[in-house]
Amino acid sequence: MSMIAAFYSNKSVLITGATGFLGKVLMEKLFRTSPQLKVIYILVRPKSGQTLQERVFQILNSKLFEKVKEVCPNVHEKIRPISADLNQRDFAISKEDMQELLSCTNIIFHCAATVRFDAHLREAVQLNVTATQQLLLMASQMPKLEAFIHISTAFSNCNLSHIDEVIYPCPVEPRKIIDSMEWLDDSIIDEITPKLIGDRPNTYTYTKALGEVVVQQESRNLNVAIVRPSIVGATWQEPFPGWVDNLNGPSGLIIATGKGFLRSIKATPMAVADVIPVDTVVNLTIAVGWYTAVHRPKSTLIYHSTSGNLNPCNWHKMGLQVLATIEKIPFESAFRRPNADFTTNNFTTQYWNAVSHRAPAIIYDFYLRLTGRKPRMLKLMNRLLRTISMLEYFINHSWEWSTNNTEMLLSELSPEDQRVFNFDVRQLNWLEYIENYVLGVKKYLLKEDLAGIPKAKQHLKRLRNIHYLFNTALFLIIWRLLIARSQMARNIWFFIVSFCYKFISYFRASSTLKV
Ligand SMILES: CCCCCCCCCCCCCCCC(=O)SCCNC(=O)CCNC(=O)[C@H](O)C(C)(C)COP(=O)(O)OP(=O)(O)OC[C@H]1O[C@@H](n2cnc3c(N)ncnc32)[C@H](O)[C@@H]1OP(=O)(O)O
Ligand SMILES: NC(=O)C1=CN([C@@H]2O[C@H](COP(=O)(O)OP(=O)(O)OC[C@H]3O[C@@H](n4cnc5c(N)ncnc54)[C@H](OP(=O)(O)O)[C@@H]3O)[C@@H](O)[C@H]2O)C=CC1
Repeated sequence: MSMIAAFYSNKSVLITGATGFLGKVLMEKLFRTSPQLKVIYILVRPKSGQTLQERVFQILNSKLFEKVKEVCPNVHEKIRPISADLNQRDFAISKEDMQELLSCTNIIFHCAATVRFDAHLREAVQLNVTATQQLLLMASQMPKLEAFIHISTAFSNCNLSHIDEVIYPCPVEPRKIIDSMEWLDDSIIDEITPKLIGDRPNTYTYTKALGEVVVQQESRNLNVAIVRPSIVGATWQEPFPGWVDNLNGPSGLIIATGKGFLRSIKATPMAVADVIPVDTVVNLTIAVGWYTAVHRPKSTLIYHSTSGNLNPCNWHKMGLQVLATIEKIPFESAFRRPNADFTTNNFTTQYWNAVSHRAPAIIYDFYLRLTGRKPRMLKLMNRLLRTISMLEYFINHSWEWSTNNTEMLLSELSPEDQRVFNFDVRQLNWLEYIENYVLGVKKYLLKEDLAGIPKAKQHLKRLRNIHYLFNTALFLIIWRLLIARSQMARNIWFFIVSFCYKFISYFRASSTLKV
């Protein structure tokens, strides 16, 4: 019997960010392994015209939750959506709901965050710092609370190259930042943002680091732990391989590559691609919840959920495997034939962006105009290149993360728990994982049917022929122009033609002699 699964039976769990990528997988695993769990409270806001109930209904009816319904048929009764907006004071939770949360919650998993790299500092501070502070305050009023697990990111200290499982101090106190966001206007915030974030690449990593300091300073007597995942990717094993439902991290780039939009990228081929499957992160998080509640470590423990130091894979290997998989199971209606070249300096990057990305987009837009349609490809391409410029930092640096606490926790688990809540990334086979990831992107993100693969392959063949035809035509046009304008080009041309003629004549003569 799994000790961890037994621990969560009859517990009331509170999850923030349960409608997000990680939150959904966390909820699924908790219900599947501990069907006796009492209730999971989820803080949800109405979104895109959907009520809370509609959002929960949609999650429960997704493919991700199919297995859960077999082991926990009354799962819908055990999810209790609470209307909340983490940007509002007291999260805009009603008095009755707040009372219930305060009196019943046993474990909190705080996953909600803005993960956008371009979020305005005020917005990022509000969600990643102030909301964390408010949630800790709420937690301190929960008499039955056994553990508070905060999800941060392994990149919160990405300005360092070696990162230990400790909280690093921030030059400016989080409380001062929170206060200043209340009275500074946007233009001043914009001005001071680069100075505040310093050598971090964006407001996301900066505010996640502030969030950790807040957890450390404001946890009072709570049992608190922090989990720091690196780049969270599709599921490795559970509930089935390759599940993914958003474009963050590598998923968006896999689509862009598979559809032939993105054909080269500025990346350091040998830099470590520190991707970690979402189910590995979730297994560790659930185990951390159990360990923190049962063993009550004296200080706040940080757990790195990373792959680089135990089972490294680099971007070159990842790119090759993505391409190899796409060749076997191509995506439908590709714009161009997929390719994944890595450029290493700004000049070649700009060159290939112009030649391989913008020029085909302009030509395609011209074709759309000619056929009476609205041009859209250049706009799309510029957005993609902007997205890539924001991710570039993470594909051109390598980090070393120590994983002592994570390894200690693994050794504390019973063999059964090590199996049920496996977070030993050393067992991951990258080639198999990437193949399932690409397949998952095709099935669950693009919603493409595998029956369409022969047609997609046919389409790629057509694109290859167009590519050859286009290149030949371009070569001939350029050559014709050169010959018309330059004596040297004409001389070279005559030299090549006479050389070919002599070559053919020689072969003809020698074959006649043999006969
Ligand atoms: C050969 C293969 C090599 C693989 C190579 C992988 C390298 C992969 C490195 C990742 C490194 C992360 C390492 C940090 C890990 C954490 O700790 S953070 C968690 C991850 N967070 C993220 O990835 C967030 C990144 N995304 C963003 O910040 C915002 O989407 C952006 C990039 C600022 C774009 O903002 P925006 O212009 O307002 O656009 P948004 O509305 O979000 O989306 C615009 C369009 O771009 C698309 N899009 C959004 N995100 C992406 C994306 N990542 N890719 C492509 N398209 C995207 C959307 O679908 C949308 O298209 P339409 O629906 O309009 O057609
Ligand atoms: N994905 C990754 O690569 C990595 C993620 N992480 C961390 O993991 C955690 C989860 O990330 P992930 O699941 O990928 O992110 P998602 O963007 O998929 O999910 C974010 C969640 O936060 C919720 N949320 C955002 N704003 C509010 C708000 N104002 N009120 C209530 N809820 C809100 C979202 O709700 P809604 O659905 O309503 O928008 C959503 O449920 C984050 O803390 C992130 O920093 C760390 C490393 C890497």
